[in-house]
Amino acid sequence: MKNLAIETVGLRKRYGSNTVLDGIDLAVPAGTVFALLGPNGAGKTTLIHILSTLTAADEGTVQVNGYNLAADPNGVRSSISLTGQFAAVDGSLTGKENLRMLCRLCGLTAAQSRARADELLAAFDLTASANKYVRTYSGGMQRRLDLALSLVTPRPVLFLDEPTTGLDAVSRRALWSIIEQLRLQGITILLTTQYLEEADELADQIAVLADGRIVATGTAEALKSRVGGEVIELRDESDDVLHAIATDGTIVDVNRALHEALTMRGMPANAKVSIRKPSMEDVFLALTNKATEVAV
Ligand SMILES: Nc1ncnc2c1ncn2[C@@H]1O[C@H](COP(=O)(O)OP(=O)(O)OP(=O)(O)O)[C@@H](O)[C@H]1O
Repeated sequence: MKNLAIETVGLRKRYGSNTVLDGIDLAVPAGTVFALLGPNGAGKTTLIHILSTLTAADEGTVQVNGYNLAADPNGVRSSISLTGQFAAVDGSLTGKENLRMLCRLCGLTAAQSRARADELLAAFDLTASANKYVRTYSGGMQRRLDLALSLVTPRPVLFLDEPTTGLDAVSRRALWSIIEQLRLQGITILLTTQYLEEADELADQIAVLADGRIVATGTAEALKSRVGGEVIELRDESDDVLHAIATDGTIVDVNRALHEALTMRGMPANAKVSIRKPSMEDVFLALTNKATEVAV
């Protein structure tokens, strides 16, 4: 059996009458990226907070990096880094000052702190802005600095709570590439996201969280294959999707799906037909029963 960096069994959490987590079993192999995918309010942050000792679970067991959370929370704390949805950086300091200050707080000497800060600024492409006040940084730069701060003393397990929420496409890609580099260094990363594309791009394994339960776990490909082989789409002249239907891709089933689509009331005669693989969006909607048809 693979070495597990994170393992939970039967994790439950309630706030009053609201059951936020309802029996979560997770097994995250060391050195992999694991994505927890779920909509607003699914319980992602609550789960990350439990795993990082910030919130107590009502029931269940947690092991992180070999430490049992109930028996040895300090062992867990010494194994993890955490960054949240909002960058926890001091805007009245420069990027370099933020990093050096945290290095000193973590026990590095002044010389070591200077060296480590420079190293991290370079790794996160912030050297050119190192001496600028952080309040002048863009959202993406602040998030990169936040991640750099969480890596001042490298830990084997990194929790990223919606690391790219609110970032533009370019900053998101830049952060993805940093996360991939961290994975290559052997760090286990558990990230939460509402973006299907992000889970698809980064994660070795994805768990779909809906209403406090994991409704599916697997690779992006395995999850997509649960929806069916192909999706038939009908588009109008402006290329907007009018209708989409899942099919297993066989001639018989494609014929059925096309017949269904083409005989729909109001379908324009000049609608264009295309066939594509299911997206993570289709998977998500199918698994969370938010739609009876695939996403359009
Ligand atoms: N401290 C708290 N007290 C009461 N209810 C809470 C508390 N923290 C979270 N909740 C509730 O738990 C549920 C899950 O919240 P959580 O923040 O874990 O979801 P999430 O999946 O991270 O959502 P988002 O994507 O919006 O961050 C929500 O209904 C929320 O209102």
